[in-house]
Amino acid sequence: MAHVCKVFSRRLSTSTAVRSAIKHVTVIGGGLMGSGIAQVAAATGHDVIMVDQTDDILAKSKAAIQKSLGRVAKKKYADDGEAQASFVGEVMSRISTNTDAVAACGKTDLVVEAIVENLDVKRRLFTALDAAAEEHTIFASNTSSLPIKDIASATKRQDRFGGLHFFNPVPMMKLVEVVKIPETSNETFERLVNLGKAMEKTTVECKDTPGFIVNRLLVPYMMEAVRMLERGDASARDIDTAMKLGAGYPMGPFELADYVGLDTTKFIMDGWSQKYPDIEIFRKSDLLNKLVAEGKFGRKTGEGFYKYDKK
Ligand SMILES: CC(=O)CC(=O)SCCNC(=O)CCNC(=O)[C@H](O)C(C)(C)COP(=O)(O)OP(=O)(O)OC[C@H]1O[C@@H](n2cnc3c(N)ncnc32)[C@H](O)[C@@H]1OP(=O)(O)O
Ligand SMILES: NC(=O)C1=CN([C@@H]2O[C@H](COP(=O)(O)OP(=O)(O)OC[C@H]3O[C@@H](n4cnc5c(N)ncnc54)[C@H](O)[C@@H]3O)[C@@H](O)[C@H]2O)C=CC1
Repeated sequence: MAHVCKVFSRRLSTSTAVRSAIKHVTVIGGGLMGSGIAQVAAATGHDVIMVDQTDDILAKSKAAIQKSLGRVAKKKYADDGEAQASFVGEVMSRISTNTDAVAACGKTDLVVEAIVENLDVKRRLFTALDAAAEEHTIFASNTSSLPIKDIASATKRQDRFGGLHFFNPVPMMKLVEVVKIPETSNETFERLVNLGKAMEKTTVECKDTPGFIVNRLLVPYMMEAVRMLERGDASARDIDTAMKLGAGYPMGPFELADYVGLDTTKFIMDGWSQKYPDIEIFRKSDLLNKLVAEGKFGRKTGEGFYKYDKK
């Protein structure tokens, strides 16, 4: 009887958990990606807390979300200014902000981390959150390039840990890579996939390999373009034009690198070149390093490979 009860209760708890969808999402990091993830989660009916280091940063994140929502609303409710304003207001009302990550994850179904691409910083954050979050809370990282396993091992909930890798700009890009480590339970994986779908994205299943699917192909391609420029084979403009008109990419590799952020691209390359010194396409680039050292991070700082109007 005890055995039957145990099996029954295990089944019940599993099916209850699977049925209970993720309703409340805490997004840590309100930068390019975190603000996009918070926006789309709220626009698809989730209650969201967005966390960053200061109120100033959070105010900027909210302004970015409001602006992006305005663009979405214009398409959704063309010629109906009132409906546009009410859509933006309603979505914004589902997003609250906090500078205390630990306090913000006390009562949430999912934590999505989108902070700086640095393993030690991410691990420190998750160790602190692990002690504060409820048992059922799932943790996910939006890392571009770090092994999910190396982040998850900072917690005692590796069965409730996975990768949830969104693409920039989150409101426009339709893909989410859902990354499984061997410890990720099927239930957790299913809930992450269901969240991706609830956020109106297409999901693909990825193993915990460097760059998962997209970045394993895309980042070496961008870096090959940088090397082509370093060799003096072609100008950045011509390489961008060639890849847009000759290969159908919406942005050329330099426009894209500036869009992603040269700091983030450098973090990715530093990690890979250190970990896989024998893989030629993971080699670092002097030009990329120089731009980052000069504070030229791309669009977000007003200059990268190109110059941008600061808004
Ligand atoms: C590093 C990683 O880990 C992973 C990554 O993310 S890698 C990067 C992946 N991202 C990409 O490859 C992006 C490639 N670029 C693109 O797809 C497109 O250039 C783009 C969608 C970003 C912009 O499109 P565009 O045609 O060049 O510019 P633009 O005309 O301004 O925008 C097109 C539409 O997108 C909308 N849009 C663009 N950015 C938006 C945003 N942040 N929020 C809301 N809407 C947005 C615009 O409102 C516009 O809508 P309409 O067509 O209805 O007018
Ligand atoms: N930029 C891109 O195109 C993509 C980036 N990613 C990944 O998403 C993550 C975030 O990248 P971006 O949004 O581009 O970076 P970003 O630099 O725009 O934003 C990072 C934000 O995290 C905040 N932050 C840093 N440490 C924090 C902490 N301990 N607690 C709370 N907030 C903290 C920063 O203040 C900043 O606002 C990285 O892991 C990156 O690799 C994933 C997909 C695409």
